[in-house]
Amino acid sequence: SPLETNALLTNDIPSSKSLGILKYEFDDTTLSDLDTVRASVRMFIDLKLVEKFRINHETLCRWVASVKRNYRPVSYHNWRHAFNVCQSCFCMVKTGGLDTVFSDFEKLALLVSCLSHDLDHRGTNNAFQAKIEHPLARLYSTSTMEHHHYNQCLMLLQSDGCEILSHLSSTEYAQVIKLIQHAILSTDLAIYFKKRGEFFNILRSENADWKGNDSHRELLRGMVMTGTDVSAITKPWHLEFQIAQLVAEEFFEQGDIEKTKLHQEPPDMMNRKLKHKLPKMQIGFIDSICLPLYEALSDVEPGLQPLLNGCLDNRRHWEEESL
Ligand SMILES: CCCCn1ccc(=O)c2c(N)nc(-c3ccccc3)cc21
Repeated sequence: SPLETNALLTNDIPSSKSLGILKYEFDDTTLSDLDTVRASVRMFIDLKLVEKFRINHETLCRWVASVKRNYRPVSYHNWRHAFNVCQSCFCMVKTGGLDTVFSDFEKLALLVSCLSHDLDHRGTNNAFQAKIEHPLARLYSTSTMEHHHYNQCLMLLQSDGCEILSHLSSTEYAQVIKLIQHAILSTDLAIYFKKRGEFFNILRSENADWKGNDSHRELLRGMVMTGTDVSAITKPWHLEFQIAQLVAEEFFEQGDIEKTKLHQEPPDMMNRKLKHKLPKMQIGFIDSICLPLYEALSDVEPGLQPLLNGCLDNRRHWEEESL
């Protein structure tokens, strides 16, 4: 909105230090909505992306504000989730040490992808789109929502006054867009499960070549996207516990629709009647999805270890909750 963009432009963008965005334990609830937009702009500045790709400041502010406006007010998959995912990526790069691994193009693609990766999410998953025969499921039969999020991302990058990539050559633009498509599609957990075996094998075989091998780098970017997407599981316990309630609420709302409208029994994690099983379900999610990933990412870059430690800490807390 012009008002929001204007407010952004008149005041300076606070430093990363003052915003607290260089910390793994960052808590977005300390920031107002306007400050989350300022913090997003700050991340592009501090990764030197504004400088390297000559991104117009006003255009960047307007693009971030329009991305924020294209998230729906659902319980979990809202703007705050996208912002937190972007801050996690920024932290993994700046604090975790990945800034010596990724190129400027990759950092640009990763930040744009993190902020855009769940655009226009309705609070329901891919299986649900298929169940209700949503037009999106006909349009994209696999990774249904992720294709839609990518499409929305492209649309915003090309919207008037939001063309942050306008100073890239057409070849560079095509290159970054390809990286963005791969990064956003990688946030489908089905893709993570399909690809993670290869990633773990490269690490075990000890011939990982993150700097020279393009397919290794692509795998790593995809794994980093999943690592940022579920990074709420690594946050200090009281923050993670709060977020788990938001995730559960969104899942249970889908389950309510499946029960009342589709007359189907929802999966356990979406069944409000099984709310007491949340601790066990969280432990299952941590063991099956999160721990293997954060262990592998810690192998790639020791600076990412705090994510693994945070996740292990929360597993212990969920164990206590389940007693
Ligand atoms: C009701 C939760 C059951 C556990 N669960 C089952 C399957 C899932 O896919 C997911 C998911 N994608 N995210 C979370 C989650 C992420 C951050 C913080 C707290 C939780 C949980 C989860």
